Amino acid sequence: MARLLIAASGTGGHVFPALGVAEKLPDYEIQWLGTPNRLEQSLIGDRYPFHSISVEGFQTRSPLKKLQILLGLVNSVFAVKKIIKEEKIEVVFTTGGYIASPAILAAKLSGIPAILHEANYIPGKVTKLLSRFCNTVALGFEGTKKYLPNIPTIWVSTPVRSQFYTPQSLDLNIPDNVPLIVIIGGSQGAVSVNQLVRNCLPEWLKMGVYVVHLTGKNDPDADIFKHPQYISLPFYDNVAGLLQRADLAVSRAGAGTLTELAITKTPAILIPYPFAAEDHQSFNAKVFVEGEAAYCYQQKELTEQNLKDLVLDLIKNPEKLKRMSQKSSELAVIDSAEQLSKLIKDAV
Ligand SMILES: CC(=O)N[C@H]1[C@@H](OP(=O)(O)OP(=O)(O)OC[C@H]2O[C@@H](n3ccc(=O)[nH]c3=O)[C@H](O)[C@@H]2O)O[C@H](CO)[C@@H](O)[C@@H]1O
Repeated sequence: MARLLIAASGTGGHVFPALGVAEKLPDYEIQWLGTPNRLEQSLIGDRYPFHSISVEGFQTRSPLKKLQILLGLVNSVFAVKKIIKEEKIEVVFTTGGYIASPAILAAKLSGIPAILHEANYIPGKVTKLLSRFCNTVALGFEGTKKYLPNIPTIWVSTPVRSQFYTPQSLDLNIPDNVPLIVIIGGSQGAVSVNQLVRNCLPEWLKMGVYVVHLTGKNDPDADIFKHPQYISLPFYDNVAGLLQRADLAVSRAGAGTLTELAITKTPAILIPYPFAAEDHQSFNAKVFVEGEAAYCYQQKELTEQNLKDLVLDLIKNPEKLKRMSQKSSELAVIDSAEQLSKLIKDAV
């Protein structure tokens, strides 16, 4: 059995695509590299042996702090190199972010292949800097290639968990024949979107729609609004079932969620996270707007009235939603996880 180290950490957008790939490699002995107290620890649970290292980004102005972070990175590289040696790892797969730096550098120093998946349209800093040390960089968006000249890239879209491919039942007590709107702010929720949505709810609910609102765990007002047609959850494991049932999503534009919207053919109103690095969520969203699968509004320009009206207009026009749904499905790549698992196998 070949031995694979997966380095994926921090947010659902990094961990879930890696899980989607892991599910396609039942004949591999997989170990996970993550950081302490982040999402991956609870998500991975005891599914895979878990190695934890500390990593930090370089976004500080203090030269002393930068030096400390650099020393920390050097330590992490050697810690991962030790794991690779002791566990006889043959290939490293990473979905980018801070954890990818020590993973890619340690793979290079150990003489084993590294495969990197970059989910966002604008590649992150680590991808730009360290792609040259990877055997292949797999891309979530076709247009990203132009940002990585001279790097062997292949467009595979972004993998999703296997439950997105089979019908999932919902345990949320929503009648069959009512329109359902899902609000999803990425894996951590989006407090400003939550606030905007709560102000729109009374009018939407009056129309008979149901709303499932995934608020994230950090919204102090998450429990304020109560209504029999409104379900608010800090985090929900069955996003697959929810999007399969939804008529419309109001969402941030993280690459993972966008891919899931396409796979489940869900029309969407996108509100990119304004502080994402290099505004990458707006670029992700643009692909869905140009594909006529979604509307996109910048948070600063979207008023309560606009959002209220747009949702009501779409809910009253099932034909419009149906067309967006069709267009959304045209953006889906259904064998992304298989393609990535094959790249990993070929590298070994
Ligand atoms: C603020 C920020 O920089 N976020 C980035 C982060 O986002 P983040 O992790 O928020 O983003 P994504 O939208 O890519 O993925 C969220 C994932 O969490 C899952 N989910 C969400 C809520 C819930 O209750 N249950 C659940 O399972 C979704 O189904 C999805 O699989 O990584 C993405 C992929 O690199 C980037 O595109 C995003 O820009």
